[in-house]
Amino acid sequence: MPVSVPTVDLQSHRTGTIPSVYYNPDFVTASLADEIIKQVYAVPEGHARWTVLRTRRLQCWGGQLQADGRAHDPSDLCPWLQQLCTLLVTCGIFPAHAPPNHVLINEYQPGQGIMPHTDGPMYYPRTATLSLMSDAVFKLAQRPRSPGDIGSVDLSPTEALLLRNRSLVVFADAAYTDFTHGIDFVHEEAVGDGSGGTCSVVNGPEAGVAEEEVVVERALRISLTFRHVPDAARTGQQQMPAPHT
Ligand SMILES: O=C(O)CCC(=O)C(=O)O
Ligand SMILES: [Fe+2]
Repeated sequence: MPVSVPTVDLQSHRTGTIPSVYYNPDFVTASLADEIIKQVYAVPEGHARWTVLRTRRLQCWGGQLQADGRAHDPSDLCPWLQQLCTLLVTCGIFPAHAPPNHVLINEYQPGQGIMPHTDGPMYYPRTATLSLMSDAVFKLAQRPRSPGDIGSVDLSPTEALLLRNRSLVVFADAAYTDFTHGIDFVHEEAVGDGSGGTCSVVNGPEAGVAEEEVVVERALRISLTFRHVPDAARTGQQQMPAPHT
């Protein structure tokens, strides 16, 4: 798969007020997107690489992270995904000392989503997610630090971003550790100025949302989530985060 993208000046893609959240529209060309989609669906339905959950299905590449903190096959990345991981370093999204080496490919039917969660301490605190085939609203909320926070801290979504087809969202550092992220389980969502039940997004101009309200209809969506598992996690020195649905 011939892959290349220009160097990305991540700072120029900062969005919203939460530090270390970046949105890059049109990160991949339509033809590279088509190629990636073809590769994802080259894994047939029913193949062991697909894990079917109640709320979505997913492919895990780079080793199934075990409850005791080990990834049993850290070199388990197919060549085309390895190429994309390398590209995320060469274009400046990941540092060379922490290259992506673990990829989750999620597939959502319209109406499906992912509950608010953090990606957990197993990974270097940086996640890059490529959205394909459908737009979706991605919501970040303050993470409860202790059970006592529940009820006393405002955990309602702090910021929302519209993730367009072919865009890349990156969140790192405090945005990774101190905020949850999730996608609502809906068939459509109204993006606007926050009034009349619309959801206001922080990346409206970059995502091509003008002043007027836009109704985002969910189609079948896949996302590729790239992360780095440090060596310590592979040797079992850290705990697996609670699984999320
Ligand atoms: O599909 C997405 O954009 C989010 C996926 C995600 O948060 C995850 O796999 O941890
Ligand atoms: Fe996540």
